[in-house]
Amino acid sequence: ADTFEVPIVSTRANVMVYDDVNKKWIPSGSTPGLSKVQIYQHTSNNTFRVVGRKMADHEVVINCAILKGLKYNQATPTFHQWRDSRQVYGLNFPNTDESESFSQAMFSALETL
Ligand SMILES: CC[C@@H]1C=C[C@H]2CCN(C(=O)[C@@H]3CC[C@H]4C=C[C@]5(CCCN5C(=O)[C@H](Cc5ccccc5Cl)NC(C)=O)C(=O)N43)[C@@H]2C(=O)N1CC(=O)O
Repeated sequence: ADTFEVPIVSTRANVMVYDDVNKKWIPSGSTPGLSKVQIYQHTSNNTFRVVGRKMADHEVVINCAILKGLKYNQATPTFHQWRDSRQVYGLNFPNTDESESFSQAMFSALETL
């Protein structure tokens, strides 16, 4: 993140992507595991993105723009998902505290876009 990006939420989740060929969720990045997932707000142009880094080795496992009109689907209380032009992302949260704080920040970002 550059100096103009501020995190508006920081939670933990297992970051998944949907493998359309095999019709199954796979961990994003090289190994499964918990990541620190943040939403960064770029203060100069009011854009937002989701950035996730593995707790263990800081591998970036998600880095995607939050675009106006994004449909954030809370499929279960602890599994939330959304699509971009390339893939479908899933966040598997360890508990509802984390999932609720993330989705609150996501919805407020979407409101300001
Ligand atoms: C990590 C394991 C995971 C945990 C939790 C459950 C929750 C349900 N679930 C799913 O994968 C559900 C079941 C049906 C399947 C069919 C298709 C999928 C997969 C691809 C996206 N999708 C959409 O339904 C999207 C959603 C969407 C709506 C609106 C806006 C955005 C989006 Cl992304 N609908 C469109 C129209 O895109 C899908 O989520 N699916 C998860 C699941 O079973 N498991 C267990 C496992 O996999 O073993």
